[in-house]
Amino acid sequence: MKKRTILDEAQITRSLTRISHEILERNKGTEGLVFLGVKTRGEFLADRLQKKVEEIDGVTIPTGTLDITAYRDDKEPDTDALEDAIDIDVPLDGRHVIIVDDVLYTGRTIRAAMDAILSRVRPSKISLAVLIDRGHRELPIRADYAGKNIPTARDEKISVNLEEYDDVNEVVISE
Ligand SMILES: O=P(O)(O)OC[C@H]1O[C@H](OP(=O)(O)OP(=O)(O)O)[C@H](O)[C@@H]1O
Ligand SMILES: O=c1cc[nH]c(=O)[nH]1
Repeated sequence: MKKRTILDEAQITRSLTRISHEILERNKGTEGLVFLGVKTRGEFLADRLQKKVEEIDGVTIPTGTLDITAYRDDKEPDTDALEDAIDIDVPLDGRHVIIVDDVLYTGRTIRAAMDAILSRVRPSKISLAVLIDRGHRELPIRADYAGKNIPTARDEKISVNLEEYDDVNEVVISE
């Protein structure tokens, strides 16, 4: 299997810094914003964005997690898992929720994430921030904030490795 590094640690950091600036610019600050990181690695990216925005603007955006396992379209939903899908300690009604994930591919994960959110709360807006957009969408979903667009073949795989979970910061494509 051939592997190639697409982003190294410094490039991941720069991408997240740029996304943080874009979020602040487009939303004219942080009012009403909430980050929800899709488990597993979206959680750590959301935490990193929260810290970056804090460094830039001095404001801590409420940040939580989203476990979409129970909302996947290839599984029978399990009631407890549906209940526990969102973990955040502020109400989401009327807020602008920014979903954060590592890779956007078919869009099915994000469809499930929106389903999990909208089945229980009514945010004023939902946006999407991803580190990598690799194309091949199967649903009408796009990223509002993307670290890098990478044209890929369907049989390639993008692996986002983050220190918090994988002990290394890198994005690798394997074919
Ligand atoms: O747009 P999609 O086609 O839904 O693909 C994107 C999703 O795929 C990956 O998760 P995966 O299901 O591989 O689980 P993981 O997060 O545990 O790696 C990735 O973390 C995204 O959440
Ligand atoms: O290449 C891919 C496709 C979906 N999700 C990933 O994390 N990588």
